[in-house]
This record gives sequence, structure tokens and C-alpha cells, in this order.
Amino acid sequence: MGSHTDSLPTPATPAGRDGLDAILTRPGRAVLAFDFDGTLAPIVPDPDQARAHPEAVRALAAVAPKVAAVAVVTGRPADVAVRHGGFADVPGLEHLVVLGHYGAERWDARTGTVDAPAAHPGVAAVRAELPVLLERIGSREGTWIEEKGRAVAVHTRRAEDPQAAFEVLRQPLTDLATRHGLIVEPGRMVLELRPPGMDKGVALLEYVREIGARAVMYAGDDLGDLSAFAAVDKLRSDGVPGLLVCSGSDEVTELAKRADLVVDGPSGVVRLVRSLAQRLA
Ligand SMILES: O=P(O)(O)OC[C@H]1O[C@H](O[C@H]2O[C@H](CO)[C@@H](O)[C@H](O)[C@H]2O)[C@H](O)[C@@H](O)[C@@H]1O
Repeated sequence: MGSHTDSLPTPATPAGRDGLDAILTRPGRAVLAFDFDGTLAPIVPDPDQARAHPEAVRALAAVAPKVAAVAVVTGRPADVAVRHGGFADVPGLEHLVVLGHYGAERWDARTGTVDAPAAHPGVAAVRAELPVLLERIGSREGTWIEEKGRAVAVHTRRAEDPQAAFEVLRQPLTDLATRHGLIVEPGRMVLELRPPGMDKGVALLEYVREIGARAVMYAGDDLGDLSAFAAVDKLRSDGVPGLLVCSGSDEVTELAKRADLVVDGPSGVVRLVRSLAQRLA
């Protein structure tokens, strides 16, 4: 962190200002939760090359001992997010929790292990049919399949026109997922076919209740984060102040409209976390 001081931005909404105020006045009852890709990690063409922003872990480790809990809530398998984030064995992050696969999996820094439910049988069926389907619908060059274990994702970022390639796939992939009891989770140039029944909102609510938190901040960048935003809205209506942070990008505009605070991508998120840690010092 050095001697550099980041100023804490002011949320644009009264609810957001209440949320930030609650975090600052009762940090020991506050949960800070973050999406991974696009929020803690800059977006890159190859998901395997995605890494946490170089200052992210240090900033999280600085703030974590000052609040009730820090959590990462991601569509990635939990162990992948831990590896790409560099979250294991970090002084300060001894209590970090990573809720992977939209909350279906959980990694605890305390134990270093992942808890996960049994695999959904529809994923194997979709995995078997997907290559033939992509061939039949003439998916664009650059479209490719990410194997995620308990889900499969079809990416279009590397296509010449990623948005057009995405639109070509949306309906056929929805039909395929539905036939096998799965749902389609749309994201930034990606359509993921995954089991239903869990989302980031459910995951966040359960975690906040488990911790008994009385204030929450959630930072995200993508459509999959909207359910977590809705969870913060629900907590607010139940009397738990919350702060909604959007890691801004040109690709997704929905979150910026709902957020109390829009920051400039992962580097903006890091600055925010760093300034929170400084204020709570
Ligand atoms: O919930 P998240 O942590 O945001 O994960 C959502 C998806 O992230 C990954 O894809 C995104 O990031 C890639 C690497 O920067 C990028 O190439 C891709 O276009 C983005 O959609 C990941 O590969 C997916 O499996 C996650 O569902």
C-alpha cells in the first residue's frame, strides 16, 4: 500500500451513503463481497490467463482484518478462482470464503478445502451434444467451449464480431439447456449452461445471514451479479444497509444503472478497497 492515500468516493444515492456509513461505523459487522472476473480480475481473451489485479490481494488483505468478513462470489469453480486470484495462504485473508459456481461450491481459507454438491446429470448430456450443435448451427469462428466441471460455457470474445456470435447461440443453447434441466447464464461474451437452483443473490444472502452481518458491500460487473444486487436491495428493506458497487465497463451497462457507486473497472475496485482499508485503519 505504501504511503499513497486514496480518497473514499461518495456514493451517488442516499441508500448507498447509508451503506457506506454503516460499513465505516460498524466495520466489525460488515461483509465485503466481490465478483471475480471483471471486478477483481481484468477481462482478457483467454479465461485461463485471467489473474487478479496485481494490487487486489494486497488491498483485500489490508481490509479483511478490519471487517467481519470478505467473500468472493463467482461463476468460476471455487478452486479456479482461488488459484487465479492467488487467494490461498495470504496473511490477512485467513478467513476468506470463495463461493464458486454461483454459490454451489464453497472454499474456505481456514481449511483450504472446497465443499460441493453432487454433479447435475444434465451437464454430461449437454457436454456430449454441444460440439455437434455448434457445428450444425454454424457458430462463428473463434467460438469455443470452456469446460467448468459442473457446467460448460460457450465463449464468443475471440470471434470477429463477438456480440453477433453470442446472439446466434442464445436460443439454440437455451433450448439445449432446457432439454437437460439446466439454465443458461448469460455473461460478458459467454453463455454458460449450468444447473438451476443457485445464484449469487442466494449465495450472498445465505452468507450474510451466516455471519450475522449488519452491513454489506457487493461489487460486480456482469449480468450474473444482478441477483447479488437484488439481494442487497432485499437486505436493505430488512434493515441491513448496503452499498452496491459497479466495476464499470462498456460491455455491460445494466449494473451501472443500479449501482450506488461506479468505479473504473478492477483498478477502480482496488482503489476503493484500499481507501476503505485506510479509513478503517
Ligand atoms: O462471476 P465471474 O467471476 O465474473 O465469472 C464469470 C465468467 O468469467 C469468465 O469469463 C469472463 O472472463 C474471461 C476472462 O477475462 C473473459 O475471457 C470472458 O469473455 C468473460 O465472460 C469465465 O471464463 C466464465 O466461466 C465465468 O462464468
